[in-house]
Amino acid sequence: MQLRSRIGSVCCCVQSRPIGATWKHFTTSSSMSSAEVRNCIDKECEDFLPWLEKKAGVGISSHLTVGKSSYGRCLVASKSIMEGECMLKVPFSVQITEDNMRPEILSMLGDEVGNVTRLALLILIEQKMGEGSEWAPYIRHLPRPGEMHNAVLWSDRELQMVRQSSMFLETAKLKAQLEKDFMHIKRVFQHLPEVFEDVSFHDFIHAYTLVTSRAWERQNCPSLIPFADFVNHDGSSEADLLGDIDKQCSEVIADRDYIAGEQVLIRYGKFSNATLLFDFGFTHPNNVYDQVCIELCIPAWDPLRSKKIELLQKHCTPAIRDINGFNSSWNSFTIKEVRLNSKIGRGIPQSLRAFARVLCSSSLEEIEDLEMEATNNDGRLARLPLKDASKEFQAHQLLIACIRQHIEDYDESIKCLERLDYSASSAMGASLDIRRNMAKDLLKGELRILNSAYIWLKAHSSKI
Ligand SMILES: C[S@@+](CC[C@H](N)C(=O)[O-])C[C@H]1O[C@@H](n2cnc3c(N)ncnc32)[C@H](O)[C@@H]1O
Repeated sequence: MQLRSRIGSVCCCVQSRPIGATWKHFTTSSSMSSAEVRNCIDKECEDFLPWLEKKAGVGISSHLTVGKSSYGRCLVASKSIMEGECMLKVPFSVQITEDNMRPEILSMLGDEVGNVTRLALLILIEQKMGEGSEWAPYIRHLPRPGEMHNAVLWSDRELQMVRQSSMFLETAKLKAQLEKDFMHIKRVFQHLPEVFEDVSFHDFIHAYTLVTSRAWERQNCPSLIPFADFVNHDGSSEADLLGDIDKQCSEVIADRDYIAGEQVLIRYGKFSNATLLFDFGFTHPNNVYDQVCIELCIPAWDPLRSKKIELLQKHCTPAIRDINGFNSSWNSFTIKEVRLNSKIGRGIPQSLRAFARVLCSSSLEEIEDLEMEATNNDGRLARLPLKDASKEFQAHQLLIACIRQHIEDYDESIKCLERLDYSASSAMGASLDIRRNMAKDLLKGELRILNSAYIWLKAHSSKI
């Protein structure tokens, strides 16, 4: 996942976000209840906080302890906590960034790989050092590959389950990027066996996903925050990790009262299931932040194709990176849930409607009219309804047909997932079962958004 904004350099106390994306809201129907984790202390981690506090030379938390939950390790209230209390405070000095890497190694790496990859490499180096690493207790308690489900760890066959979603392509792109990064690192360190010898591509991807799923961004760099990174996500929580530049620490303030034994959760970000799966390796049914990305194309046989592309590229919003970190380009559009009573079709991007109008133009004159209208307005296409109502209707019909096709494809994929036959009793089967459920959450969420857009467009076009 990509780095998102976190700790600003000017503010003294600002919201931090995990690097993966920003872990935020969703309805948590599959969340376990607080009672399930009560008293479930992780004995293996008993020495973790004392080790970190000794290393930091200050207290980090007198309120929390490491527990076990169905989300993996977690933080549990070790005594009653009142809303507004500071639950943990981790000094920057015991946070792990690429600056912890030996300078000669860092300089050998150069700028060819991004900062997530650099931090992943640091994890691998520390792992190789075993008990000799100053971070050994931290490294030892990181989740193992079999416990992680980020999309990039899925096999090609598993990824086929989500081929309808734009996440499929995003994952393929990331895999290709990581292959390049891996080759670069191997080449650079071929004469330094203590750094990279025996590291497989799979080990490297595992380290990469550890960073995306548990690092926060600090001054544009990913930073692993021991102890704080045991906290799990709950979309309905108001708590977040805050970075305090003045006090040189990251802290979490309780957003409500907790009783001893309750799991403490924070909100990672307002992320769709695609982002949660991509960056963190989990999803939730009925995620209120779901969205869907669709792509439109101008057919090769269209005699006005080059004119249309020129017009769209000139007047459409440039490619952006949305809050979920995915890029959108001139012919791909992110749709959010559309409410039927919304008059202005919020959720259906204006650029998508503009694209449909351009696509429906059948003469050079029409294209010139669209261009003139954009120039006379704010430069963007299709700000006003087309004067020719039949053309406006046609553009809506085009979108309706396109979305209907997507709905049918998603329906079919979901049915296939439900029919999928495998043995959930084997280790492979258990993992596939988890991933299949994630694929279902993802596709069902995106289908819900497509249906909402379809209903809105149908209702709207009947009024044209
Ligand atoms: C920052 S770590 C939290 C600690 C982690 N549970 C561990 O065992 O170290 C983030 C990871 O925890 C898990 N996680 C956090 N919140 C979750 C949730 N609401 N549902 C499922 N898994 C969750 C996911 O595996 C995610 O990648």
